[in-house]
Amino acid sequence: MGNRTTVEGVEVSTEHWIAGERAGSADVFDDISPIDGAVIAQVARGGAREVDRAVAAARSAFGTWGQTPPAARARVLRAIAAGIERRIPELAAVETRDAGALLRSMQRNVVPRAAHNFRFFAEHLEALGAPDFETRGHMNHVRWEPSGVVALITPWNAPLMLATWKIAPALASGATVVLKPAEWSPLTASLLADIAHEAGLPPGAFNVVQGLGEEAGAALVRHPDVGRISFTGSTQTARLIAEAAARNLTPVSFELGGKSPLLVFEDADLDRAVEQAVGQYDHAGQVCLAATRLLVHRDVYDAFLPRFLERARGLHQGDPRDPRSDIGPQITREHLERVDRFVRTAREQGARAVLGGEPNREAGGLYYRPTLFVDVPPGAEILSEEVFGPVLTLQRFDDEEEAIALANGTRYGLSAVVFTSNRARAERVSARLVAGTVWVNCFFVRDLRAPFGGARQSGIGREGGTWSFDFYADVKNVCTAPWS
Ligand SMILES: NC(=O)C1=CN([C@@H]2O[C@H](COP(=O)(O)OP(=O)(O)OC[C@H]3O[C@@H](n4cnc5c(N)ncnc54)[C@H](O)[C@@H]3O)[C@@H](O)[C@H]2O)C=CC1
Ligand SMILES: O=C(O)/C=C/C=C(\O)C(=O)O
Repeated sequence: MGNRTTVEGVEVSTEHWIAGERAGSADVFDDISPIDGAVIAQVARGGAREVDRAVAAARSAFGTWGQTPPAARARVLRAIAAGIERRIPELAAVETRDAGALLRSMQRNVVPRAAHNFRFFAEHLEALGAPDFETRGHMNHVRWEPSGVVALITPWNAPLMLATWKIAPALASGATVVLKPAEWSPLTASLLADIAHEAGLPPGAFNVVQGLGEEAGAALVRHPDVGRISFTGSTQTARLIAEAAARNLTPVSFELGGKSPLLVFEDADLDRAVEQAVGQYDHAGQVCLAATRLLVHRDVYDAFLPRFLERARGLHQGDPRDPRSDIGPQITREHLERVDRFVRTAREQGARAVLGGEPNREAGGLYYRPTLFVDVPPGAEILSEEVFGPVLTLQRFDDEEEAIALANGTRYGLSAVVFTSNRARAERVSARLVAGTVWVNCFFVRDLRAPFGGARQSGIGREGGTWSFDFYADVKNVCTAPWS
């Protein structure tokens, strides 16, 4: 396949992007499409050598990018947004082939959101500021100074969107970037490098080192010249990164896994609740925010379940490029087997699958049927461990206290969803839920000014709006005595 490959008619470099140039490695790894198991690319397999070069390039570029005035940085970010928008069809097609997300959702929502990430942080940069405040005649003025080189490590499930969610604020803050994309879906990062280059981002301000987590990823997070690490991925990997970061005291921002609850109270609009509950199967459950524990009040449980099943049985599973498909494949065979292990254990522990519960062989090799478990015994693994597949559980509750106790009963705290028509209850319950984000009578409504992240083992820190600048920049207070 050489150092370029053609995916869905789009030419993509399979090399790293370092100092504004393509660079190969002696080794490669296979990039396999979840749609049909085909090897679609052989991608450069970087390690410490490539990471050293990329970090050195980013350090050198920081000299100019960090000094570039905010308005000029914002101009480049907007040009990147425009470049992404011009290439929506190509980016969507490549990412669908690479990561298995629905093509229509990539075209309509996900790739446009990647562009929005750049445009939003350009705007936020220009508006960034805090009111000055006085201390005994002294004036305090807060500044966000460019901090240096940031390392970004991103997962496979929404590669372009989650990478740009970090790259945009990092660049906006004046930092320079080394990105290590996930090895299971590495291709759109390469296209993004082309777009950023065409948009006028100086060489070295954005670098991509391809490779495996335990090689390139590990080398990057232990690098002494990295000033920030932002990671989205599993809680397990976060522990390894935290250990490496501790050696250099590098600040980290972690967006991790979840096992979020969706609460349906007896006064909820059931149609709306059912629709959003079935929506948790989107992207075949490979969404960190997915509210995979459905908690339904006893009085509406018997009405909820048949409606849920009817809607869920109507979902069409198949090739994510087919406009009829609602649910695509799992990312890899290894991941599908992991999902299936969770399902088998749930059965062994006494849970009853009333939907799915097995791979969908008719759809293809890596497709897993949307699954719902009921009668799950307390303490069953399926109630506490993140599956990251299309597997939901349904539990009854009697009252608010029990709903909150069940909702908060995991080591995670990423998000929570509440359906009720009672505003006072919505406020009461939202206040007591342990979650970085609570959605009331809705799901996945995102405003990029909002803080985003998780409580407990779902993360460390928050990104979004000013929170992103607080992390990527060096925040400084200048306190000036009264001028005589
Ligand atoms: N909170 C959030 O916003 C999100 C969280 N996630 C979480 O991510 C997980 C799924 O993503 P995966 O890619 O499987 O996670 P993962 O933790 O296996 O991998 C994520 C990234 O870390 C890299 N990596 C692996 N080992 C590393 C090491 N020792 N040092 C440095 N980097 C290393 C991988 O190459 C990849 O780029 C799920 O748990 C999910 O909940 C996913 C999306 C969003
Ligand atoms: O909206 C965000 O910033 C993050 C969304 C996370 C996902 O889409 C995901 O984990 O799939």
